[in-house]
Amino acid sequence: MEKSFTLSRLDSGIAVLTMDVPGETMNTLRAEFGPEICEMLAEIKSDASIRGVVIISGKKDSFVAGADISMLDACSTAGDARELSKQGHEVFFALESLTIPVVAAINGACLGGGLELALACHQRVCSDSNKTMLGLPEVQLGLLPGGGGTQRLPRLVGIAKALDMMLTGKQLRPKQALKLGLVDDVVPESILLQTAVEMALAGARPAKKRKVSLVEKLLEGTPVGRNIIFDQALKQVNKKTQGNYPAPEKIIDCVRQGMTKDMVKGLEVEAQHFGDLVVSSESEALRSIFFATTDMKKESGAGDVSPKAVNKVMVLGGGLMGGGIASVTTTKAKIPVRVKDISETGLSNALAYAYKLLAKGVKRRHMTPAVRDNLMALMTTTTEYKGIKDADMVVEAVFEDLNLKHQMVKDVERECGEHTIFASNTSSLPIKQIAEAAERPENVIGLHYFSPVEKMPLVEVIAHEKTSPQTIATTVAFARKQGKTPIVVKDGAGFYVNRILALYMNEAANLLLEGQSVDHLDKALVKFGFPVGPMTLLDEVGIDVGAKISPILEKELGERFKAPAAFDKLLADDRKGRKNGKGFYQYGNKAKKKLVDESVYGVLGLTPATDKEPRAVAERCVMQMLNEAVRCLEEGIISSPRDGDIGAIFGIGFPPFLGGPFRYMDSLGAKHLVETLKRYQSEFGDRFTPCDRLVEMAESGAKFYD
Ligand SMILES: C[C@@H](O)CC(=O)SCCNC(=O)CCNC(=O)[C@H](O)C(C)(C)COP(=O)(O)OP(=O)(O)OC[C@H]1O[C@@H](n2cnc3c(N)ncnc32)[C@H](O)[C@@H]1OP(=O)(O)O
Repeated sequence: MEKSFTLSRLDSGIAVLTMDVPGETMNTLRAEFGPEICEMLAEIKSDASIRGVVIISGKKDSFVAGADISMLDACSTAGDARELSKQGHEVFFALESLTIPVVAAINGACLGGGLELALACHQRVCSDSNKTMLGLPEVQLGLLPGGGGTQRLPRLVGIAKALDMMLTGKQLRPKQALKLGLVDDVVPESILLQTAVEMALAGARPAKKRKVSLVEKLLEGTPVGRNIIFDQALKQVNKKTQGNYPAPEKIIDCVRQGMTKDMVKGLEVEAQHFGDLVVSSESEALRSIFFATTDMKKESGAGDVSPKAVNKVMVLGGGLMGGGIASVTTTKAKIPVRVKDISETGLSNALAYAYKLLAKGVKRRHMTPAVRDNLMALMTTTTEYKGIKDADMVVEAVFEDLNLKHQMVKDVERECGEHTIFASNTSSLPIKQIAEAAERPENVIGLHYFSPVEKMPLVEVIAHEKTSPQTIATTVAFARKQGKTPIVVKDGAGFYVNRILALYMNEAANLLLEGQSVDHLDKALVKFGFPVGPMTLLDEVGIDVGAKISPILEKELGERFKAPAAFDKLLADDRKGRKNGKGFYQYGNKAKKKLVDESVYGVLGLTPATDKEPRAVAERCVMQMLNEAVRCLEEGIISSPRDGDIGAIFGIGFPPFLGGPFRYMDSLGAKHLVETLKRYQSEFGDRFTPCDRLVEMAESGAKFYD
């Protein structure tokens, strides 16, 4: 087997241990490396001429990306995973116990087990590259740092800061890592190895005394204080996870046990919890999302067709969506954008949107003011069709008015090049209808973003029958440059995400009209695992937007999409939601707690009844979403269960710990789903009729994933 580690001796007496896993773009840690590393350590210990060790990666722009997640997938029992953790503990302890200085030279991704490897070294120096990130993201995979991170990190940077890193999985940039005391120095990549060698030669200095505030001394220096930190952390975690994610609590327990008793106990608890988490359904679901998104990055969206370059973009409409689209195009894709709006107000909104995003980056020291100004300079504005002859792509983000979009198609074909792609951000209109106005329909495509654009990772790329493969591939590549996760969906009203969301929201409205209170509905779906409840979501998106989309979906997709009468009454009372400060909730009051606007019940002629069991409330809404998701697969709106899962998770926050609607349905089983839908059908009507595909699967026992 080709070696993953090489040891080279410098004249200075420093040994450089280079990790470079053959055939991989990233170094990851595997159990099979254990004997190789121990062999290297034995060689180092037996060679008296070696005065120190530097550990460095042979990969460009990455140190070690953590344990090999595929290796974790291969664990069939908690015991298997526990043994992996214990092996890691032994190897890292042997490294840490070397009597000569060991320095980690970090450039690029240093994550998970990779950072745990670096923490077992006596000192750490990293490059100032923007590729260098340090973190323990295991919690995002439903895991915890199983290579000693729960014990070494708090002892290095303090309990509170270590918990913050491990409970959020945040990745630190070099300067942040230096300030935290995670690394001892930050240098240009060109002198990284040289600096690490000098550090090793200088001998392992005692870790720099971190600046410890009085509050930290009081809190972390006493058992009572430490318990306050742990109890507070537990409270915050439970509020955020609603008990749906086991890893955070276990992370807190590892740190508590290790800092209360000793590191040996802490490592024992870490291995135990790590093993249990690796085989948990939540972690299996979260790991599947990682692999799904990694696989998707390799897909062009149009087979072997290569994308064309997009060097200049025009955005039509400087409103909320247009401003967001223009902003991510300049700040993320770093592509020049020309924003056109009929009013200067719209143009200033787009500029302000971009500036606000960039100002945040400067405030967080992610960029310098000069970088901010250079990126701002990429955005220009106009109220005319000027300076866009060379635009490679035009993204329209105007009102959902077909005639207006037709006019824009004609304008763009007149004013731009024959190659220019016309991408519509429509949220519901079939792209085929928009393309009816085009002389070059092959250049027309849907590119549906979700609000807020800079935060929501998903975009739907919607191809109509005449859209060319090159247009698809170019649009997918453009979205990826904006930092988005694109799924290619088939043309049809509501596409995928809004289509499954609409029925979910309608069922919540039905429950409201049956007398369930607004906040009870929201709490039930948040408890189920959604980031916000349906009533809050409607207020945020806009009740008027929902009311506009519903009739389009009903006309195109059928009776089951008929929205309950609630919307009309709310709009008659000028309730649009947050946008006009009047919706299901109160706005503008200074109260910290979000309060229901009780007057909404009067508008709907309702008196809230006794609230149903939250799980039953959630099930009715979710069943609607699941059934429609299967219909979308059946009709080819989505090309795979994987895309359906990623679309629902990244587009509407479907609970990630369930793996997405299709993995969740596999866990429930088609038979159970059909029985439940039929029960609801008999009680609430034909909108719950199980789709044909589910009925077939119930009979055959088939699953969406083999
Ligand atoms: C011991 C315990 O503490 C347990 C752990 O360490 S759990 C693992 C913790 N680490 C992570 O969660 C990091 C996961 N990886 C990433 O976040 C990203 O890959 C990256 C930020 C490191 C790099 O991102 P990017 O530049 O976009 O590259 P890709 O994501 O496309 O990845 C390139 C290839 O590397 C493979 N890969 C990356 N990390 C891992 C990993 N931890 N395990 C297995 N494979 C990994 C990825 O699948 C890509 O492989 P391909 O063959 O090139 O498709």
